[in-house]
Amino acid sequence: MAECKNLELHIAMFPWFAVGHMTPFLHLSNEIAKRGHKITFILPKKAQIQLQHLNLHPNFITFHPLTIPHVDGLPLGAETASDISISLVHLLAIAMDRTREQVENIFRAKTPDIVFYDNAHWIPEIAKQLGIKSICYNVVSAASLAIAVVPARNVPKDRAITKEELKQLPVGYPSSTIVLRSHEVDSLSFISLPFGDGITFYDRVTTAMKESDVISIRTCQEMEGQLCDYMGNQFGKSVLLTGPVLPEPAKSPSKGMWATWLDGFEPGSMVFCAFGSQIILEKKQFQELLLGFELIGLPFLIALKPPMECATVEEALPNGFKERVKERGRVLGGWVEQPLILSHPSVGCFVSHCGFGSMWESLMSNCQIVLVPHLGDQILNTRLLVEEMKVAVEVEREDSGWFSRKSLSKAIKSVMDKDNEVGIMVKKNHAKWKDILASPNFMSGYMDKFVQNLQDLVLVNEKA
Ligand SMILES: O=c1ccn([C@@H]2O[C@H](COP(=O)(O)OP(=O)(O)O[C@H]3O[C@H](CO)[C@@H](O)[C@H](O)[C@H]3O)[C@@H](O)[C@H]2O)c(=O)[nH]1
Repeated sequence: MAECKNLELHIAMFPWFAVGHMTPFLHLSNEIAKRGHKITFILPKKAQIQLQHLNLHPNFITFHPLTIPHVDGLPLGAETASDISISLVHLLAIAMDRTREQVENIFRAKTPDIVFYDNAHWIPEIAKQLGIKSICYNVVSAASLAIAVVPARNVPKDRAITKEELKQLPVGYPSSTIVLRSHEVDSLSFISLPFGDGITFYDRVTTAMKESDVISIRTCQEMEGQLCDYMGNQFGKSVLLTGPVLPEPAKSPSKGMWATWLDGFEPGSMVFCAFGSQIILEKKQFQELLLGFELIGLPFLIALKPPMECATVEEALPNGFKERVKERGRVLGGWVEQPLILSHPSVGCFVSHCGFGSMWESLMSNCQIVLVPHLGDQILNTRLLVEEMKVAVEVEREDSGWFSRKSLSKAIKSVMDKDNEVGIMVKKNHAKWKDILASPNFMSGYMDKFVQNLQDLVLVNEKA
C-alpha cells in the first residue's frame, strides 16, 4: 500500500467542449493536483482563457490548447457549446471528433498514465494502443445516465425513438420518483439523433462507457447510490464516485461590480436567478419570467443570456419594467460569478435551471432553491432535489412547457415566506443535507479514496 501511495500519476483530461463539463473536470483536476499528481488538461484555445482563473495548481496542471477545426454550419470561430445554440451542438461533436489526431499526438508526447474523457467515445481506442487507462468521467447525475444511456434502454438503430418507447423506463431502473412526466419525455428524444458524424448521442455515450476501463460519476452514494449501482450492473464494470468535487467556498465573497449594490439589502432577502451557460429563452418567456420577479416584491438579480433574436437584455425588458422595479432589481446579460453571488449574505433564494453544476452549488449554499428545469437531465436533477431529497420546489409548468409569472412568483414566495410550511420544510431538509455535504471530511474523503483507486488502477497496469 505504501508503494501505491507514493506513485505519482500523470493524468490527461479531455472534457466535452462545454463550460458545464470543462469546469467540473478542472475542479477534479485541482483536487488530484492538490494530492501531488500532474495533469495535462486538453481544451479549446478560447476556453483556456475563460478557465485559467480556476486553475489553482498551475505548477501541476498544464493547459494544452487545441485548434478546433471549422465545421460547415457552425459560426466561424465557434469552439464551445456556449458559442452556439443548442440546435447546433451535434456539429460541435463533429469538430471534437476531428481533433482526434491532435489529441493522439498529445498522448504520444506526454505519455499520461490515465485519461479522463466524457463525450469523445474514441478515446479508449487510442488509449489502449498507447497503454493508457481510460476513465469515462460523467459530470451529469447518475439518474440522467441511468434513464437515458444504458444498454437496457435499447434505442433502435434504424429509426428515431418514439414517445411511447421513451415513456417506458429501462428494465430495472431503480427509482419511481426520479422520472420524467409523460409530457416531458420529449426532452429525451435527442438521444436517438446524430451527435457527431454518423453516430447518435445514445451510441456515442454508451460506447464511451462500454469501452472505458472504469466509469466514474461526479456524484455521491448518499444521494444516488442505487442509481450508481444500476449503472455498474448495466455496463458490468466498476463505477468510481468522486463526490461533488466543489472548490472551497470563497473566503471574502464581497467582490465584483455588483457587490456594493448587494450589500445594501437585508440579509437573505435577495432572489438570484441564473440558467447556466447554454439556455436562451424565447423573448415572450423571458419577459414573463421578469414580470414574475416584479410580482414577488423582493429584491432580485437576474443573470441570463439575452433571449432569442435580441442582442442585449435591455432591448428585451418588458415595457416600463425598469421604471417600476427601480433599484430593487437588476437584469444582467453577461457572465457573473455565480458561486460568489450565492455566498453573499443578502442572497436568500436561487432560482435555477438545475444544471448539474448549479445543482451542487445550490446544495452547498444557504439559499432556498426554486427550480425551472429546461433540458432532460435538468428535469431529473430537479426530481432528485424536489421529490427525493425534498430540499427545493419546482415551478409549475403548463403541458405546453410554458411557465407563467404567477406560477414563478408563487414558487418563490412559498420558500421566501418565513411562515410557509413548504418553505420551512425545504429549508430544514436542505440544512441537513448541507451539513452532510459540507462536513469536514465528506468531499476530501471521497477524493482521497478516488485517488487511491486511480493509483491502484495504474499499479495493476504496471504489474501486468
Ligand atoms: O453567469 C453564470 C452562469 C453560470 N456560471 C457557472 O457555470 C456553471 C454552469 O454549469 P451548470 O449549472 O451545470 O449549467 P450548464 O452550463 O447549463 O450545464 C450544461 O452541462 C451540465 C452538466 O453536464 C448539464 O447538467 C446541463 O443540463 C447543461 O446545460 C456553474 O458552475 C455556474 O456557477 C457562472 O459562474 N456564471
